[in-house]
Amino acid sequence: MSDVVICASNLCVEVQSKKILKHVSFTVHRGEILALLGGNGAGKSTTIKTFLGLLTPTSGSATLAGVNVHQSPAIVREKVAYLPESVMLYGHLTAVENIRYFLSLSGKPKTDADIIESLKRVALQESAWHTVLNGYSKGMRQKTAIALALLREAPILFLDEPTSGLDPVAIDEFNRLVTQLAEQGSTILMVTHDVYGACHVADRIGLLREGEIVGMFDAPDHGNIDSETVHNAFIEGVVA
Ligand SMILES: Nc1ncnc2c1ncn2[C@@H]1O[C@H](COP(=O)(O)OP(=O)(O)OP(=O)(O)O)[C@@H](O)[C@H]1O
Repeated sequence: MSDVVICASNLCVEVQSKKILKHVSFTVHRGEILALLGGNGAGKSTTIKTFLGLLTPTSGSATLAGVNVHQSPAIVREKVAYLPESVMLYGHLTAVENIRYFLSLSGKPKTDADIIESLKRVALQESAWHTVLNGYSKGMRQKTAIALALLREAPILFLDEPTSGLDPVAIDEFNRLVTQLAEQGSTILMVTHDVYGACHVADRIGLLREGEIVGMFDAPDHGNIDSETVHNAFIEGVVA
């Protein structure tokens, strides 16, 4: 299909002779949010690392917009914004300074007015724009990282456990923002072990267990997947 943006095709990954991903296949279409849900050690981070080109598959392929990331690694820098579980920004710089610095590194400088516009869009409170990040909460750091991702205009977002450690208000704000980004055409792959968060925000959920996709769930009205069904499958090993 022409609007497939992220595609894992029979992806197998081994680390130190251990099979971590076993024939993982999924697609994410433009404007869609796919959550890969799995317990500790299921292979969630390995999937993201493979798509970032940090791990090489033993077989199968990982493609972004039809381009194999291991054959043409530049595609990752061009198209992807990645939010790791712990956002890596400089604590001694302000939000504006951090963003200005990282945009200059990526060769896509923006004006301070653009940066402020983006911080407004992610609803980072004005009092924090020129405050060093050392005093920030996790939610505030995350908003700064998302503002940076927006300014990089990356059409693909990878989110690793994006809501872990956030309070319910911050989770709600985060989910709303991610939904908005998808509605505007971003394609989003998130990995998480939060059943209810995934059901709330994702269009589809892939259940990952011991390196295999063992279930795929979706909802006709998007972002409203039946959490009890997914919870039962997660806990009891019931495959949809
Ligand atoms: N560098 C490595 N060397 C050996 N085994 C590894 C390595 N990296 C990951 N693994 C193993 O691969 C499996 C999947 O790890 P991965 O980090 O992808 O899981 P995860 O689903 O992200 O888990 P978590 O929720 O705990 O972060 C685990 O069993 C882990 O022990």
